[in-house]
Amino acid sequence: MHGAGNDFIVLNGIDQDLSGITREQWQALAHRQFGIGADQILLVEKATRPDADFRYRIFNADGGEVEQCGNGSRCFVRFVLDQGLSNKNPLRVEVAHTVLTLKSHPDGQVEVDMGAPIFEHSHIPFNATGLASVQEFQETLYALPLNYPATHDSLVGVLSMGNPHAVQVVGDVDSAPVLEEGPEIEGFAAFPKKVNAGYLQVINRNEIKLRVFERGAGETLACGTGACAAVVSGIRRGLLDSPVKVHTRGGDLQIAWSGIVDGVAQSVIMTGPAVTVFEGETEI
Ligand SMILES: N[C@H](CCC[C@H](N)C(=O)O)C(=O)O
Repeated sequence: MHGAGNDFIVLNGIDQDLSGITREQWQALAHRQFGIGADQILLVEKATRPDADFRYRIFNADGGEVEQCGNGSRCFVRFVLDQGLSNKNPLRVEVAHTVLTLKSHPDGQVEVDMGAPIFEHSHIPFNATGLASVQEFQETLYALPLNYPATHDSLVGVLSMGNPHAVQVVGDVDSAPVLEEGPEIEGFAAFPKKVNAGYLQVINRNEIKLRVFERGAGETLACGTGACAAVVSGIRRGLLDSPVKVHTRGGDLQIAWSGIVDGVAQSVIMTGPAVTVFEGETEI
């Protein structure tokens, strides 16, 4: 399956117990030559909480389990509906530390309440100790000077959508050194659990282009949580107004965020495609 070109293997863990799959086996399944191939693998399971219909777990191509996946949440809905596992709409799905609400639209688009962005350092996690000109994160965006070549002078936003993101504004995403610099940011010492590195180009106040070097997967054609993080960063920096159309290399996503109201960060609403490419069986 794919959501704007970000591709997934989605496994049915409802009818079979797949909880024993090892990191090496996840890596093997995701391998594009020796396995099936995917940016991430989604494991659909029975819910463990009363306020959710299902649970799903997310594994990057490097085999590591992660907290959140925007494009994956839409593909989860498509899988559940295609497989006849439920006909509820909206669906509520439990991921890592939260429950998402997902609505299927008649045109095939899926709308996801991705929850509120998280700015507290310890919850990202982000260890700002020793970084120059560190501002209190909740009030202002970081301008983190990066000791990289002068292609960019700073990161504009560090936040979590359940998973960590570091976003910067560039003049032209197509010439940005995503493949060279992305891995360095991914492993930047200030991020104890690593980070997804986003590069956004402002087209106008309601439209951006975005590339993301994803933690544990490399550059993907689209990153849903990355699109959410980029829009939140751009709005907080005064560059964008909600809603924002996000052009990724694999397709377009629509992101809406009403900001921080009475000191409370509001939910980010993401709408985008979810496509089944093929289905089959495999030995693990
Ligand atoms: N690489 C991400 C997980 C997948 C997120 C992305 N595929 C999305 O659509 O949000 C991470 O390690 O946090």
